[in-house]
Amino acid sequence: MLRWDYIFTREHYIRFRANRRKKMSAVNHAQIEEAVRMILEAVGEDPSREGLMDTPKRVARMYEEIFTGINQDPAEYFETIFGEEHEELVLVKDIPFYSVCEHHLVPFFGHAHVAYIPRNGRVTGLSKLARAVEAVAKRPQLQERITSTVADTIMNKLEPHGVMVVVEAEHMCMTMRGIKKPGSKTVTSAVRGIFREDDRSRAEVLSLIKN
Ligand SMILES: Nc1nc2c(ncn2[C@@H]2O[C@H](COP(=O)(O)OP(=O)(O)OP(=O)(O)O)[C@@H](O)[C@H]2O)c(=O)[nH]1
Ligand SMILES: [Zn+2]
Repeated sequence: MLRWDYIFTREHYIRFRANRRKKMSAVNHAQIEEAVRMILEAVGEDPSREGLMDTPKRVARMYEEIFTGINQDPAEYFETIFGEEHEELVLVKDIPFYSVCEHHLVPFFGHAHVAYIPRNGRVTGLSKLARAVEAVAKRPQLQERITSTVADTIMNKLEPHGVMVVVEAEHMCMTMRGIKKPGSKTVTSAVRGIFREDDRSRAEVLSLIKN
């Protein structure tokens, strides 16, 4: 009896959360569904054929998921600060991310490496560096903007000695279409504070990223 109560309670809770998400959703599902139907028609497809019937709904759900960052401010992740007197390098490397190129609306994806040197005990949780990357990546984007937004957010919120962000990514708009150069990688970096002046600190980060 207790077990059934538990299952029903849990199902209720899951449904409640799904409904709340739908209400809070910034994405207009009906509009996306209509647009996808129009695109399918425009490319000469039949949106009512069985395989495509549910596609507009799926695409709307997908956009909601991959564009959650549009309504997120990465600065929010840096409200909690640990008073830890560590004024040495912190690097979280190989943070995988997926984004969407704002020119063609196709994916670009790769890894971000985020380094900073805390000041005045303003140390953040490591996961927050990855959360900031995630929030900034999940929008129609440019790789350069992801790189500089993450760096500037950390610089503003943590006021560290310096920040260095390196992003490596493969752009599907350069591999599956257009110039068609599969395997080509774009590397961008944003360097702030002490990393700008100090070649050795910059070199240390680059060598730690490589190894
Ligand atoms: N700087 C930058 N450019 C990007 C990014 N993602 C895609 N692009 C580029 O955006 C450019 C858009 O160029 P356009 O000439 O307007 O569009 P296009 O005719 O589709 O360009 P091609 O890709 O060269 O066929 C292309 O050169 C893409 O490679 C990015 O994150 N940063
Ligand atoms: Zn593109």
